[in-house]
Amino acid sequence: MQCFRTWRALTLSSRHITVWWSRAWSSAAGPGRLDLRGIYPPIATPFTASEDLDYPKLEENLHKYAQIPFKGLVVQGSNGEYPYLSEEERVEVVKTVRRSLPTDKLLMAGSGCESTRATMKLTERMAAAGADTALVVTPCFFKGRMDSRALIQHFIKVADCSPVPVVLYSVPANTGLELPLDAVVQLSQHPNIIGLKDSGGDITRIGLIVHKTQAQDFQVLAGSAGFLMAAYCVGAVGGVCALANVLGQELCDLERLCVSGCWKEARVLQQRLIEPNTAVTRKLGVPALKQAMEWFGFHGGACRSPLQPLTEAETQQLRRDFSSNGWL
Ligand SMILES: O=C(O)C(=O)C[C@H](O)C(=O)O
Repeated sequence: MQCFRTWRALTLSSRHITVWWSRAWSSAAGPGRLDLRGIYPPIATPFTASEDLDYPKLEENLHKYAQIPFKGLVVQGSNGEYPYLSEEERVEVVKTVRRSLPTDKLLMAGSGCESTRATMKLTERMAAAGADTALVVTPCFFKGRMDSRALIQHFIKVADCSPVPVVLYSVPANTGLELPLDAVVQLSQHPNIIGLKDSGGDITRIGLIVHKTQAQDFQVLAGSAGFLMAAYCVGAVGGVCALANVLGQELCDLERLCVSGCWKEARVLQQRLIEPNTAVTRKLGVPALKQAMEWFGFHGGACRSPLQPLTEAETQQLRRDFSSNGWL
């Protein structure tokens, strides 16, 4: 803990200090906590035909996202294809996003690696590159040994040394493991762990986490658009949703309806978002998200190999999932 405090005092740049403190206070987040409330797209990473990073296309997407009332952007969530980027690329993408992101928007950077040591190092680099907060996914390669004991010590070590607040990331569809409830509750007591992005979609679990972490002002984000309204109902404060890469304004509208208690309208909108969301996540994954981005005027393009483009039949299915809900 001492390490975290000293680190923060010594390493926060003046930009961090000004922006961090100006965003820090809020009734929901509690004093001194970065306020996470709102919607974030976990932005996709555009590649050229030869699978190099395509920075001009990334910047064009960022300019379009600047028109949408997002709370901020997640850089290198699952849909950023972070496991396929080198460490240098991961840091460079965060620097690029930071340069074009308005200072009142949060930059949440994925810094999770398989080892604790590598995660600590990358988290420090992400903070130096301009991240406001680090999103740390559960390590999973040795998932048989990733019990609460291992995961708690992993996240505590990372949070102790992170210059920026840490958000836990549980995404069982990709990692094959869920961050256990008891681990989340214990970790919520760490002063530098401010929230959780839960992509599992189990609403009873999300509600229970909110309930059991109330004393810590711990902020829970829905990790997918299909259960965003339900998550708001049980106390989540926002969402990190792949679908926001495509229907960003609509997800911000849903947030506004939920926050203002317009549940009937929220339900109508939520229902129309479920099928397209499933299509770009569990059903067809990142290649579908990138295809849908093309239809909606963003640069998606191809994924990095071994991810393959959609087949013709999958593309048609994806189109139906958007058009049958009135989006295309
Ligand atoms: O890409 C991410 O990171 C996400 O959180 C996306 C999420 O898995 C979703 O289902 O929207």
